[in-house]
Amino acid sequence: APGGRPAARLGAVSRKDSYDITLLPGDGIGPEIMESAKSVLSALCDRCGFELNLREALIGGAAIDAVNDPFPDATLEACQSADSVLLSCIGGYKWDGNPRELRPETGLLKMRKSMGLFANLRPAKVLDQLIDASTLKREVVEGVDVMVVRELTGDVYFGAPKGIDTDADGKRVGYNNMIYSEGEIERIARVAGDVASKRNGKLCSVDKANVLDVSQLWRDVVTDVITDEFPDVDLSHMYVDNAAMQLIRWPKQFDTMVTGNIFGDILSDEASMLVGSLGMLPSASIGESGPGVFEPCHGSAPDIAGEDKANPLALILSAAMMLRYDLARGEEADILEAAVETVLDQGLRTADIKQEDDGCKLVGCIEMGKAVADVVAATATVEV
Ligand SMILES: NC(=O)c1ccc[n+]([C@@H]2O[C@H](COP(=O)([O-])OP(=O)(O)OC[C@H]3O[C@@H](n4cnc5c(N)ncnc54)[C@H](O)[C@@H]3O)[C@@H](O)[C@H]2O)c1
Ligand SMILES: CC(C)[C@H](C(=O)O)[C@@H](O)C(=O)O
Ligand SMILES: [Mg+2]
Repeated sequence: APGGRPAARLGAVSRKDSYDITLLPGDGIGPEIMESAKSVLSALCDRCGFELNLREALIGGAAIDAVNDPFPDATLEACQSADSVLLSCIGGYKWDGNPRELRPETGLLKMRKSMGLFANLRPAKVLDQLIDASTLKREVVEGVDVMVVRELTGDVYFGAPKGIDTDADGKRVGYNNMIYSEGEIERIARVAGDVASKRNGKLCSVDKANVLDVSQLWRDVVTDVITDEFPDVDLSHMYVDNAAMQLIRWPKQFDTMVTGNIFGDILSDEASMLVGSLGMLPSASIGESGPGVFEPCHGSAPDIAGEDKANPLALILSAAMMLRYDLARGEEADILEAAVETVLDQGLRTADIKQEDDGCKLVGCIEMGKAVADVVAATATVEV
């Protein structure tokens, strides 16, 4: 577990008996995994004696279809007025040909930006039960526990100008702009320093400072913040191409990694294969104040949507991060994470983490969720 809430976060909710939670089921496998997460949360509330008032709002393709806007104002309002937000995933082939402002992904980026969610924590912790689900050798992945701190509201994702124009020869030119301001780098460096100091004190900052000016600024500012404010944190720097290789070669050299938006997007999907599946990787998107959004790292998996094949555990583990970071319910988060391990111990596997001849039982999304809920119902009162 990543320990307490990062210090950069000021506006977290204190422990209460009843919380307002906005659920964003989104697209593809989103609604299925949300049903599983809801059954688990309901079991947790019953056993631990607190209430979650759940309400659903539209985002992504579902919102485009309903109101022609991938992140409607009503959804922003439902998110900002809640104690916390749980999001499944967005996107799908159906909307891929839409103009940019009517793409599901635009809605997700608008949500992150308008809610000020500049820090995205993506833990990749290898569970013993799933070591053989990784495509890498057992000795490489056993015991891996990496936290990727990804900046989430800057970089080439948001830099202007951007677009597709035509040059003097009538040929098209596409461009985006990789921009980071000093202030943006300082605040993510602070979150990373704080996270690293609550883990084992090792922080690796990943950039491309050998080529990009924006990365040189990143390196300089991260160095200043960590040296001045986190003297006990052991900071190193690595170029992103090498980091991609080192993550596969010997991931145990890493503890906390901090990087920009696009490098973090790519490296966190890569880290999911250490754990065994993208379907296992949760995340927390948080800002200085206000509710966070807790979202798996994976997308809407259109290739398996609607078939009851999706792994709901990344969303369930995201709900555990929500309990820990936003709701001051660390014990309940522990119960949820322990229940996930218990169902894996029981030998239940969705298709993405099932190996041939592993002696485990192949289950669907609904059965996996129900199994976690049953474990929560059976164990929670004993542990609280
Ligand atoms: N945060 C998000 O909502 C988010 C993240 C990534 C991609 N997307 C969107 O999702 C759509 C599909 O993108 P993609 O295919 O590149 O990435 P993806 O993450 O949806 O899927 C990649 C692969 O992983 C598998 N997978 C992902 N989650 C799984 C789960 N929970 N259980 C089992 N298998 C799982 C998929 O079946 C697929 O084979 C696109 O529209 C993309 O923009 C959204
Ligand atoms: C869908 C896309 C905009 C998103 C991102 O790039 O941030 C996704 O890949 C993620 O990792 O959450
Ligand atoms: Mg991604």
